[in-house]
This record gives sequence, C-alpha cells and structure tokens, in this order.
Amino acid sequence: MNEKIPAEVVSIIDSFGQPAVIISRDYRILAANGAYKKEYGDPGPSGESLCYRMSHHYQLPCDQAGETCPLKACRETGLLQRDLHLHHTPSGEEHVEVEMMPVRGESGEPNFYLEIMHHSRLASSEPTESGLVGRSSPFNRVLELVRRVAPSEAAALLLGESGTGKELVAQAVHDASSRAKGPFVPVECSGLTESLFESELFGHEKGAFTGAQAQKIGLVEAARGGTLFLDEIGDVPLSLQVKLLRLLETRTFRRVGGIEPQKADFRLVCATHRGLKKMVETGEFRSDLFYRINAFPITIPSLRERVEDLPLLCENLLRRLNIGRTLTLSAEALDYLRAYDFPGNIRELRNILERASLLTDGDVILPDHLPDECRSGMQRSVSGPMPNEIIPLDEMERRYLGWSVARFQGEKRDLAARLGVSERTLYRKLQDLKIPEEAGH
Ligand SMILES: Nc1ncnc2c1ncn2[C@@H]1O[C@H](COP(=O)(O)OP(=O)(O)OP(=O)(O)O)[C@@H](O)[C@H]1O
Repeated sequence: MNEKIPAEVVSIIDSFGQPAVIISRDYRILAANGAYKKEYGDPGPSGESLCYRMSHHYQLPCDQAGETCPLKACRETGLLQRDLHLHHTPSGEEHVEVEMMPVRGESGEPNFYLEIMHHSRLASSEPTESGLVGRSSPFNRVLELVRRVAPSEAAALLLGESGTGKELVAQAVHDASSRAKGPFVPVECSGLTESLFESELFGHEKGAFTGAQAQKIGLVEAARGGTLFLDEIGDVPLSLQVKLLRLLETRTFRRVGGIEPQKADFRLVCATHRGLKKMVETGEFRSDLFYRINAFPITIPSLRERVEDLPLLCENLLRRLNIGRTLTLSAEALDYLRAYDFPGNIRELRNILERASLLTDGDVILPDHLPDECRSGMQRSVSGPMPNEIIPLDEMERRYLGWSVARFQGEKRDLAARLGVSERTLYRKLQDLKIPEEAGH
C-alpha cells in the first residue's frame, strides 16, 4: 500500500540540508531527501524500506530492540520527539540526533511523521584524536542525557567509578552548551586543603597573606562565562561545603583579603565516585549542598558494563598513545581484556596498553604483554557470570550471584549494598537459588 504524500511535503524535505525522511506510522519510509540518500543509501520505492532496518540494521523497531523509538513516542504523544541514536551509514556508524514530528493532514490527525537527522558531535563511534568514543547502549544512554542537560543551565552531577571518563563527559556537557566558547575550568577538589581551598577557588588580593605578592584571580573567576567542573566533590570536607553552598546560593564570592563581593557566572558540573546519598545520610555531606549540585544526575557506566566498547576504546587509546607506530591487539589479547574486571576503568585500560606498547617490539600486542592480573581474569571468567549463549534470566541471576559471592571479599551487608538489595533479600535469594553463602571460598 503506497500512501500519497502531498508534493509540498516532499519539496520541503528536499530543501533540507540534513538527511530527512517521511515515515508512515508503521515504520515504512515513504520519501527520503537527497541528503538522506547520500548518507544512508536509497530506501527504494515508497513504503518498501523500514526505518529501523535502514538506520540500525535491526529486525525489529528500536523500542523492541532495547532502544528508545522516537516514532513510537511521537505516535503516542503527538508531539515533537528528540533522541540520540547510533545510525549505520555506508561509511560506518555515527551518533545522530533524531528529531521526529507529526505531519498533520486537514483533519488534524497525523498522516505521516517527519524525521530529521543531525550529526552529533558529542562523541565518536570511530577512533578520534580527542573526546569521548563509544557506541554501546550504556554509553549512548549517557550521551542522550548529556544532550538533554547541556543546553540548560542545570547543575549536572556525574556519578561513576574512578577512570570512567567523568571529566571527558563534563567537557562534553560544556562543549554542547551555550557556554562552549567560554572557559572549561576543572577543579580537583580532593587535593584542596582547607587553607588552599578559598584562595584557589576565590583568588586573593595583594597582601592578603604572607606570600600573596600580587592579586590572583581564583578558579571561580577564571570560569566566568564558562563551566566550573568540581571533580571529586565528595572529598570536600564539611567545613568547606558550607562555603561552596554560599557561593552557589548567592552566586557571589569574595577574594581572600578582599571586601568587594564579586559576581560569579559559571555553569556547574560536579563529579564523584563516592555514594553522596549515603554520605548525606551519615552526615558526611550536607543535604542542602547535595540538592543544589544534584539537579541532573548522570551515572557513567564502568568499563565492565560497556565491554562492547572495548575494541573501539583500545584502538582509540592505542592511537592516542602516539608512539609513532600503529599497534593492534591480537584477538587473544582482546579476549583476555574482555574477561578482565578493570577496577580502574578506562584509565587502567590506557595504562595497560601503554605498558604493553613498551613491551612489544612488533606491531601486535599479545597476551604476554598484558599484566598478570588480566591473564588470571580469564581463568576467573570461565566460571564467571557472562554466558556465551542466551540463557534464562533466573539461571543468569543464579550464576551471577554465585560468582559475586565467590569473589566478594567483604561483608554480606556490603555485597548486598553493591548489588542494590537489602541484606535480607540477598540471604533469601541465596537460599532460594541454593547458592552456598561462602560459594567458592
Ligand atoms: N569514552 C571515552 N573515550 C575515550 N577516552 C576515554 C573515554 N572515557 C575515558 N577516557 C580516558 O580515560 C582516562 C580517564 O578518564 P577521566 O579522567 O575523564 O576519568 P574520571 O572518571 O574523571 O576519573 P577520576 O574519577 O579518577 O577523576 C582519560 O585518559 C580519558 O581520556
């Protein structure tokens, strides 16, 4: 069945420089403009190609393949939808910001849907010289949140283990914001002693203290018109948290030794690897400060949660090592890395690859060039939780719990907290699934 698309709709999409298509409510591409055909190929006669097959090579609509589907959301709400997707193009995959809107007929009912695609600069799905790379779903979910929060002035809080790329994500928020032309000023809070904190952050006047021979502007002032990135905010002691709170509430500060209040003008992004909520409960972190910085939390996945990105990250990191030759990883070495835990995440991966690059004389990194802990990881993973085939979820849960119990060194209470369940639930599950409480010990 071929729907008749009004000529003016076709000529409108033809005038777009961006790839654009008209889609039926059941995912069929009814018309595509020149830019789309150039980037994605010709979808053929009207109604023959399905959007999710063309863009994703999926057999099912995106929402049934574990992704968001802007068409479905647009059908349901009748409103413009924006999403970030990874699209297949003949030259590889790329991150694309998709806009989907209904095209209404005379009756006011949506007859068709217009999809416009914008190339996203937030991250690359191919190796690049700088910035974020990745294409896994957990990584793409982060990008989607970055895309949403960046244009606002809301304070973003980046949560995640050390080395997961929080600083790069903070930079991406800045780069995609209206402050992109302003400065991006990172502040490592964990290194700031009480005496340094104020002068580093707020600057000082000449003669404010011994050694203050000239006026110095602080990091807050340096961030004027741009973004202030407070890394490891969870390490700021209570006594200093109140000073931060005052800055965020009044948007003013005084240089040390100064009288005049200075106006602050920055967008705030914070990061921590610590459980701030818990710290609020135990009184280690002020709740009022927590609510100020936590307007838009984004959890950055660990490398273990995005193993799919490992080959791309390796290729990218090896290229960025800039050692004057092109190094690749052997398939076996990659298998070892896939099975490894990476407690230090991408930073640890970079160090492992750097070390391997020094150990190899050839162009290929072999298992022998990897540190021992990576190679023992392989043995562990044989009885590890990730199966090579699709298995029932309850069997997966049984394997995963058994594996977690076997390798977790601490108390059950802490393991339960890591698993995000109560201690009672953990014991009940172990009992129901017949897992010995000391599995493997
Ligand atoms: N998605 C990514 N693509 C490319 N490189 C990345 C990515 N994420 C992290 N890296 C690299 O990994 C290293 C660690 O990243 P980064 O310093 O941003 O982590 P972090 O989470 O801020 O760490 P910490 O919590 O210890 O401050 C850096 O060299 C960074 O360039």
